[in-house]
Amino acid sequence: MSLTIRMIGTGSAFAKKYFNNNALVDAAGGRLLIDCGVTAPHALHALRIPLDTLDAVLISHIHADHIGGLEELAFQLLYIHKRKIKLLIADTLVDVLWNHSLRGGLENREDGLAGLHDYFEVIPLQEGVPYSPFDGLRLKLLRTAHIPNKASYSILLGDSVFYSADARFDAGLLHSLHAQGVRHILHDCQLFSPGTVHASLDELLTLPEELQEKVLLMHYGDNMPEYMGRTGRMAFMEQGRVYPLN
Ligand SMILES: Nc1ccn([C@@H]2O[C@@H]3COP(=O)(O)O[C@H]3[C@H]2O)c(=O)n1
Ligand SMILES: [Zn+2]
Ligand SMILES: [Zn+2]
Repeated sequence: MSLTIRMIGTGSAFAKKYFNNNALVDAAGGRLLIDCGVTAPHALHALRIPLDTLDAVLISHIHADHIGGLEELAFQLLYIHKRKIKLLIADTLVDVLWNHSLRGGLENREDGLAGLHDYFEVIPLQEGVPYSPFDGLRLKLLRTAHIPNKASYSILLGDSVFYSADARFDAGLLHSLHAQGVRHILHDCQLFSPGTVHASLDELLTLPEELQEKVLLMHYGDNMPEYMGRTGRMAFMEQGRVYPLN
């Protein structure tokens, strides 16, 4: 069954040349948006992808480059497209997404709009428990380290694709994914060191070559072109390009 991923943006949180690092996953039975940052509505528009072609949106963690476009998505789905899509989100993040991020804009009790469920079909996910949002796609969340004491999740797509979202370098995890037969590792990459809250390019370059060959780099800064040819066996993902994941 065919599975593809297309980054609607490959930029870091502060990038201006690239949109936020958000991805479209297309499977036989539907289309998933992984993260919906501030720039996501603009990025989808630039690719001529209407919001109503989405079947589900998944949130990795609560940072604006990953959730900042959700208010527009919610309003457009409710008032323009008149349909709900699935919101896949770790059970630990449901309350914080509403009460600490979206409620100020989306709550309208006079119109009966009191929670995320009034805009989305909310699917709380437990870490490590597989879920299939539609035919041809099975995924699970893996809690990974990003900001100290802040819940943040990487994603396993099927058995063969690891998508870090925002995660610090974890050599042990990457070696174990490699040993398990994961074929593609899509990793955030901070071009300068120290990485602090992201994997840095220097850290990723310490991986053995056979592992680097599986790694595609994303979530990079505007000066990415200066680093072309300096990423070992790893390649930068290109914004807008469709990558087969089989
Ligand atoms: N301790 C921290 C926390 C945050 N940051 C920066 O803020 C950005 C928020 O979005 P991000 O994509 O997680 O990247 C974070 C860092 O650039 C950082 O550099 N150090
Ligand atoms: Zn980010
Ligand atoms: Zn982040």
